[in-house]
Amino acid sequence: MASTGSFPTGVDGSALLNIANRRQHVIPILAFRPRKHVEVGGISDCNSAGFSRDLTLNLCSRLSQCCGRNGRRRRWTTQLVEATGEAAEGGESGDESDSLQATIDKSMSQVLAMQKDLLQQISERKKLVSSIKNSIIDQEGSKQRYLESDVPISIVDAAASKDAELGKDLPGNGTSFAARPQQHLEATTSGDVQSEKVPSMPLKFSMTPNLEPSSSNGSYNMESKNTTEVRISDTKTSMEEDSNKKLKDTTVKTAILSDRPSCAEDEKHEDVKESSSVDANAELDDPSNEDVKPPPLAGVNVMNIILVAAECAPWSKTGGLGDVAGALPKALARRGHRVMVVAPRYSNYPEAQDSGVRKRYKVDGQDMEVNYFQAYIDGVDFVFIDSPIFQHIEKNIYGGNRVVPWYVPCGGVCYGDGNLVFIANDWHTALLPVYLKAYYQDNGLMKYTRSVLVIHNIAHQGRGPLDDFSYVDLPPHYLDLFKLYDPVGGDHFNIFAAGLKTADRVVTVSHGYAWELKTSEGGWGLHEIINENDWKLRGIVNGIDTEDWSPELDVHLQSDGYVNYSLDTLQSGKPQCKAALQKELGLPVRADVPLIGFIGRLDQQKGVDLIAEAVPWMMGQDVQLVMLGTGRPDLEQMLRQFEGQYNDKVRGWVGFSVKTAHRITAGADILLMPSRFEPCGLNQLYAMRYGTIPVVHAVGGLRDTVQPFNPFEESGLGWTFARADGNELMHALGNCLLTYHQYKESWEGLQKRGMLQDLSWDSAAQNYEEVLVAAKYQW
Ligand SMILES: Nc1ncnc2c1ncn2[C@@H]1O[C@H](COP(=O)(O)OP(=O)(O)O[C@H]2O[C@H](CO)[C@@H](O)[C@H](O)[C@H]2O)[C@@H](O)[C@H]1O
Repeated sequence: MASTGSFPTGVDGSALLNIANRRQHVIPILAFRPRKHVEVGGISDCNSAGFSRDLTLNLCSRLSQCCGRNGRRRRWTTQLVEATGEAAEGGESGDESDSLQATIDKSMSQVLAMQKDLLQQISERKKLVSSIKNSIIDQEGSKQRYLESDVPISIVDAAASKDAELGKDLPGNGTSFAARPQQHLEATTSGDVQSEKVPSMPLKFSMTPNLEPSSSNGSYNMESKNTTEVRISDTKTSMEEDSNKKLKDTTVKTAILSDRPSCAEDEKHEDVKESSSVDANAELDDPSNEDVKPPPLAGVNVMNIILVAAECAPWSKTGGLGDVAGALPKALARRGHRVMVVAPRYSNYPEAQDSGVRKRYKVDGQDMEVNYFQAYIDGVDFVFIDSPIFQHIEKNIYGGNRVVPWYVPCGGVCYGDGNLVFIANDWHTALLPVYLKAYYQDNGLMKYTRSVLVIHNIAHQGRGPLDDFSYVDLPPHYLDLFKLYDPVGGDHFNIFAAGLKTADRVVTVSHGYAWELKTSEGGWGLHEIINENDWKLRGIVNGIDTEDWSPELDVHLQSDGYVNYSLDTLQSGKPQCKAALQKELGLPVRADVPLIGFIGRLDQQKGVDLIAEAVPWMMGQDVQLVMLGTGRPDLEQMLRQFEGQYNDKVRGWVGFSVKTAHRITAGADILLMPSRFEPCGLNQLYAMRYGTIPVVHAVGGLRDTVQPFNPFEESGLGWTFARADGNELMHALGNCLLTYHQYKESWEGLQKRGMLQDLSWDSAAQNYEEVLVAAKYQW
């Protein structure tokens, strides 16, 4: 029933065709491992936190419409001041002065009258808000019943599809957030787009009534294509959530599809806001204005963002990608964006509730049931795809030989498609931009949806023989996107290549790495493609989750002798953590011995072999060395061997332990990161936040983030070395140890500078936002 034209068929044609027929409801995102295929799927309409016009913006808009006024008033006030000045210069006596005074008086009374008028309008507005609240309170019982009941809110329905269709032809109109009345959903669930009755999902919606000013009388309408009753109920949910989330949370709310002002209107509101200082003051002066929230930080750029990743901390994490997928979305939500994360459900996550949605897809010729779990945390909808194939592999996410469907039925409504950007991460989800194009945009669907592909590590590309093209089920002419010549393997199939070519924008995780990617050494065979697409590439240094990685709050430092500490308590807290670490690891508990840490994957990238080269020299020093890692068996064995050989000085912890990683970061004095390449690196950022001094190979993001110590100027954050070479590592570490032993003040300065940095995601999120906006307006 492909009403959108012909969709490609292929090996898994039935599954993909099925998806395609759902039009904008599902984006299949295929993620491959080498010779193992993971299909990552599109996107759910989930719920909760959308954004909407915020009250302040509405208010500004209203004021502007009532008087036309902010600009005009500003000019007028200026004239007034000029007139007063003239009066002062011209002397005080005579008719001229009297008439001037009369003009001033008249003007002032006009200003006061206007101000009064404005205050009255504000008060009307507040009355309206309070009446909404009352009606919400009245519905407390029924809402509670609703939340407790199984009353379904379908994720996918035909009405939604139609709404989305309506909205999607307006670029950037941002109107695709639909708060669909529950009754309406039930009535239309079995519409023409969705052939099957879609299982239901009791979802909490967070919505705000659209309080747009009516054009003439200054009152506010609850006008809607949907029913007012439902919207009020939805509003209540929003307010409940808002109050629960308090200040920490984002102010995002869902707007109503048909009501949300267009981008142009947004801009107008923003302009008004800028120029409405008088109005703003009037609001501030009014003590009962606490209901009025500030506008979202993203202002007119507020978007719907769906980030898709193969791992997402804290639920799944094998490395930095998990950290980024867990933290960046929250930072984007704090800016007012409506954000969803889609990741596999590798095990049972207590926070995530079963949505009740059951879908069946054909995977590699077999029927497979897929469920969806959902959690709404810190302003972000986390959607976990549950399939038997994902279960029990959390310790080996990237291993195995498999073909996995990763689809999410997408309502296509709450997240819409007119103001929607996907953020795909690494090659695992690099098929998203390709499918967005092939299945949707080539068929006139989701024309205004954009995709951004983030490169966390170009070394892994989803390579395979050309025959693998049959698995992705795309039209034959798409083969060229995937085909890459390799001097070693010849022509081969490369998923990252196709994603890079197709994505609207490409981000990588530091400026240094953005540069390195364009070199033949750093691009791992993709440098030419990256150079050709340089215009859409941008480096943005990762931030860190400053709650998770905070020495003051760290939950892993609250037992076993560890303590939380801050810059103020660094000199007592950190030594205590060091002693606790030494004790926990069975090392001599000594305050004066420098404790050197390493945390990371045991592979070629992380330069573990360089540490191995330096170990004999290190063991000649008075140091302790703690290494935590997992990866290549030979390197794991090496860790064990060092521990056995230098038992009074070395601990080699083979395994993946987040708690131990936190404790090493807190207890160590020095963190080694001799990575051969490092797109960004997070451990050095964590280390600096904990007053632990990094010694790093100056490459990629390490060079960007660790400015070398300059003893003459007492500046810098750590030690760097220029070449991935054991001797260079020893030289840098030697200088570091010298400073540790002999220049305590310099050491403390290094610690302090590191801890005082703003390493949060907030500024990085702002940079991402620029990229998303650039993608949105790109044609
Ligand atoms: N054995 C273990 N036990 C517990 N925790 C462990 C661990 N081994 C590693 N970790 C943790 O995993 C994360 C590793 O992140 P990195 O950014 O250093 O590297 P990774 O190469 O995985 O990420 C890639 O993506 C990220 C994100 O963009 C880039 O910063 C990076 O340069 C790029 O290679 C850190 O949170 C670290 O603490």
